[in-house]
Amino acid sequence: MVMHMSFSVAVAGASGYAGGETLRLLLNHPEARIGALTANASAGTTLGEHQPHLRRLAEVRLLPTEVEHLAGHDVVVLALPHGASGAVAAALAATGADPVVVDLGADHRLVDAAEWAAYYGGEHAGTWPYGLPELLHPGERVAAAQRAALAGATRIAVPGCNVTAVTLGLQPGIAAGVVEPEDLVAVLANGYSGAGRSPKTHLLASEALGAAAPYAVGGTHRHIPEIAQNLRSAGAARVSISFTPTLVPMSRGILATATARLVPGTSPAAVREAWESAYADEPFVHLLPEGTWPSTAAVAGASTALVGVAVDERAGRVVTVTAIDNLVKGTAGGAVQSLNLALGLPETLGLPLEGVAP
Ligand SMILES: NC(=O)C1=CN([C@@H]2O[C@H](COP(=O)(O)OP(=O)(O)OC[C@H]3O[C@@H](n4cnc5c(N)ncnc54)[C@H](OP(=O)(O)O)[C@@H]3O)[C@@H](O)[C@H]2O)C=CC1
Ligand SMILES: CC(=O)N[C@@H](CCC(=O)OP(=O)(O)O)C(=O)O
Repeated sequence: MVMHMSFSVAVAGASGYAGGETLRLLLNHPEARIGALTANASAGTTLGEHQPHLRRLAEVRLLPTEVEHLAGHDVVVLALPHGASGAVAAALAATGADPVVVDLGADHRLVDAAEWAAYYGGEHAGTWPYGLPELLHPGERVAAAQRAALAGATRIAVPGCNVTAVTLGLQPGIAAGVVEPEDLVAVLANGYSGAGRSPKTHLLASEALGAAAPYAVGGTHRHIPEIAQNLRSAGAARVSISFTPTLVPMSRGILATATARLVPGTSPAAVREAWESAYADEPFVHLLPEGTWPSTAAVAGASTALVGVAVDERAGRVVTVTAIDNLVKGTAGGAVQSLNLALGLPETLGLPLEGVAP
């Protein structure tokens, strides 16, 4: 546990999208001192070759992702592919070094090892405090317990970006008991950067530009158990959700449209009140005025989530639309927000509330 305000931080996976965005935020964090930066095949090259927008770190040489380079910092951020961070965290712990470890990957998010095996395969690395401060717990209408769980934490599992968007959209209605937690439907528009920067054939510019195409259709996406886990935390006994992401030609952003059956007899005013009370005091999550809807353009570069909600009375469903920047509130911003809580710093320190436009 870091007892002083200023902290040194190493970033593993610094050449990737999530690592790069974390560094952009840490460069503007008044208490962060950036230390070792590591990568895999890119080790030996400079950060500037991968992240030309991070001018102050352009000459820093990337080290291999080995514990000897990560130990000795107050904080270690792991921005590595699934399955890699569990092993690095375990090796780091085995050295006796005890930094605050923030995992941007999935390895430590799920509580149920059987769900890890079913959706990711291989051995489950364990469960860490979950880095979504706004997550509601049973009986809560305003998030407090998750912040308490993160205060002083030395391990943080940062949520998946799609999970953040869908959870923030739906959880107020579940916590307030105004929507049914079964028969949920979520359809998302996702920017390319969510897939990381390693080459992928479905992201060839010649084929992806100008196209919208679904992926992980039919209940196969690995974020489904994580969404269900969060909505159970918000008070649902049993969750069922149909989840379909769609790749659209934008580099950043998620627009998540999530709908739920209205509990019969619930008034539109009671629905509105559930979302209003959940997010009235949240610094990063904003409920939009009735009849207005978010756009990914309004959150690009910001650590904010914009949420719209309406009742479709003919369909008997509540419709929510949530916009986030997958790399900011969906990853690096959520990580720094949770890290601030863990270190006892103001939750919003160093985080962008305003984005870039157009
Ligand atoms: N992109 C996003 O919007 C989000 C990403 N995340 C998570 O963040 C993590 C990183 O994703 P992202 O940045 O998109 O991916 P990228 O492919 O852009 O970056 C991956 C990084 O990990 C390094 N790396 C690859 N393989 C290994 C390995 N075996 N051991 C050590 N380092 C390795 C790469 O280094 P090198 O350059 O040397 O190959 C690179 O620095 C993932 O777990 C992802 O799920 C979470 C939420 C959203
Ligand atoms: C466009 C795209 O492929 N997006 C990714 C985002 C995943 C992500 O970043 O979250 P994890 O940390 O769980 O991998 C996807 O939907 O799988």
